[in-house]
Amino acid sequence: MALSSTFCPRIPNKFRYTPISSFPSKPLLSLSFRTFASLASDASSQADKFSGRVGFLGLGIMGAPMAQNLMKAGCDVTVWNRTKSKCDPLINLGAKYQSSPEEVAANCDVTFAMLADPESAIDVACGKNGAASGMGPGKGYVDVSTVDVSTSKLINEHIKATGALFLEAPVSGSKKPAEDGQLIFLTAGDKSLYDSVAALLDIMGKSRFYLGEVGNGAAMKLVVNMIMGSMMASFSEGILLSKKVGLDPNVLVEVVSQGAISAPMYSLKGPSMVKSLYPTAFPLKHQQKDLRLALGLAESVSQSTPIAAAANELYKVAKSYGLSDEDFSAVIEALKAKSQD
Ligand SMILES: NC(=O)C1=CN([C@@H]2O[C@H](COP(=O)(O)OP(=O)(O)OC[C@H]3O[C@@H](n4cnc5c(N)ncnc54)[C@H](OP(=O)(O)O)[C@@H]3O)[C@@H](O)[C@H]2O)C=CC1
Ligand SMILES: O=CC(=O)O
Repeated sequence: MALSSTFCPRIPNKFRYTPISSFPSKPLLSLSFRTFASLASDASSQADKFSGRVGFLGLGIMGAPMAQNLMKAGCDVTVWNRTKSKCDPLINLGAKYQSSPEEVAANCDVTFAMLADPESAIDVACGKNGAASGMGPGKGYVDVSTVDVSTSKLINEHIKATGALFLEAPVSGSKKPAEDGQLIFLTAGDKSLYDSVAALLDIMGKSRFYLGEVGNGAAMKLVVNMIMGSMMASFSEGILLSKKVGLDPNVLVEVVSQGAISAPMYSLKGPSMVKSLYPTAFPLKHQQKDLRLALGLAESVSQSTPIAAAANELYKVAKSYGLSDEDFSAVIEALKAKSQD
């Protein structure tokens, strides 16, 4: 799979003035001009660049703040969620509501979907009263869920068969980056749709990559999350080992944060892991799903991934202990239980 990528770095909102495409011509002038501008007016100026109606399907941990950021930026947003009550906070903020993905798609120019897994992404896009039934020429569907390559291609086929355009755009970044509009979009599919929704991606994210043909965005996201899942499993082993040999795991977290293996994830999650607290930002069940899908991707090209395979087993054990809806850092609990065997 050849990845031809275009990386469009996001200029921090407070410095944003010109569109990304024309920014390089006079960066210093733009920078100084925008220094004192408010975040709110920056976001609105982004929304002005997309004047159509925006649909949003799936208002979980990620979807709700993403849709809310679009609304804050002045977009005309219509929402749907399987559990209707999750739409209420957004409706109270002024979002429109439709009672099926089909109706959202029929009433919007572009529809985003942020769903749990391949099954739900397919069902919402292609099932009965699914978004595809409401799509047609001139519309666009942007799936930001984390799914596998074949799921994304299947959804692409259904959407394209209606004459509409399709973009896969899974995100890297968790609950807080979603709330702060700091996500990283890994997009692939119709370039013209990518260009049309760029302003919307910039409201929700800090950077966006265009990776070419459908499947490349899904594959990139799975590789990234395969690394992340293995890192968290390894970090968990380190915390437990440090404790067992009489070290203070808080000091370990501090040492790690100052060296070459430092990672925001360790600094953010380490202190609560030491206290056995796992406030959910990225549900453990989704991390295990991503490892499972990444292993499938590796299998499809006969790539050996023994570290990820071992990590996946650990997340499966954690799920069997009822930790599916905890944060994925709760994988450490599976190791604690194992060391008591
Ligand atoms: N949380 C995170 O840090 C990140 C998550 N992701 C990915 O984003 C996606 C969403 O994650 P997140 O928001 O955390 O997950 P949540 O579990 O909070 O939300 C899942 C969403 O999918 C909906 N859903 C689940 N099953 C179905 C179904 N059968 N039919 C219709 N809708 C369904 C849920 O609806 P309902 O409310 O009715 O259950 C909910 O809206 C996942 O693919 C995840 O891997 C990507 C980056 C970061
Ligand atoms: O998919 C999870 C993330 O943090 O990115």
